[in-house]
Amino acid sequence: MRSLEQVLADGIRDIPDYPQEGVVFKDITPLLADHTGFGQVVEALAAFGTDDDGNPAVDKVVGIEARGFILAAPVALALGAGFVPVRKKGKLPSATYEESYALEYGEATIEVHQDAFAPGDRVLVIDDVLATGGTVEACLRLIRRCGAEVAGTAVLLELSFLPGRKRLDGEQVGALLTV
Ligand SMILES: O=P(O)(O)OC[C@H]1O[C@H](OP(=O)(O)OP(=O)(O)O)[C@H](O)[C@@H]1O
Ligand SMILES: Nc1ncnc2[nH]cnc12
Repeated sequence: MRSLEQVLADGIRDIPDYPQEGVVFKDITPLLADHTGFGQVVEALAAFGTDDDGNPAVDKVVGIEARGFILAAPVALALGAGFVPVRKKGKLPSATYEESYALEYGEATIEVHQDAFAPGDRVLVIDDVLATGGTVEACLRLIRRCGAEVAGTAVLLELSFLPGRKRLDGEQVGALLTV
């Protein structure tokens, strides 16, 4: 079996000047197409939702639209936890809370259903990339507005030349790879 480091090196490619000039886009689609590699990544992300004995320790896993969904849903199944989608504005049908933020390449508003969590639910947040940290920061605000507890956040890839980790100072944030 390849190491996780090798799987990540094989599966994430740089696309220069996408979606706009000056941005180097980290494309994870080769990794998703690699069945064994995808499985190793899901297992490694799920480890952020376990206790010291390796037992599942979260009630819900949140995935952030869209790429976060791809990773968070199998992580939720692996942990025996429920999956909660945090979606871009206008996509969820029932009553929502919303938060807005700036991205490396634009602005966005995300929403969650107000009744997505039971009071005190412990929640693991999963996304593919941590860049400026705006998306995760807004997502944590949403979870707390719902009365749930953030157990931690885990991403596939952290971009250390952007201030995401600094912005999320005081939060538990794990990354499988930092570049
Ligand atoms: O740390 P930040 O600067 O907030 O950036 C990270 C976010 O940017 C990307 O999402 P994007 O909004 O491009 O959506 P997508 O998953 O639908 O492509 C990525 O999937 C993260 O969610
Ligand atoms: N450079 C980047 N590549 C992929 N996803 C991103 N989200 C924010 N910045 C990104």
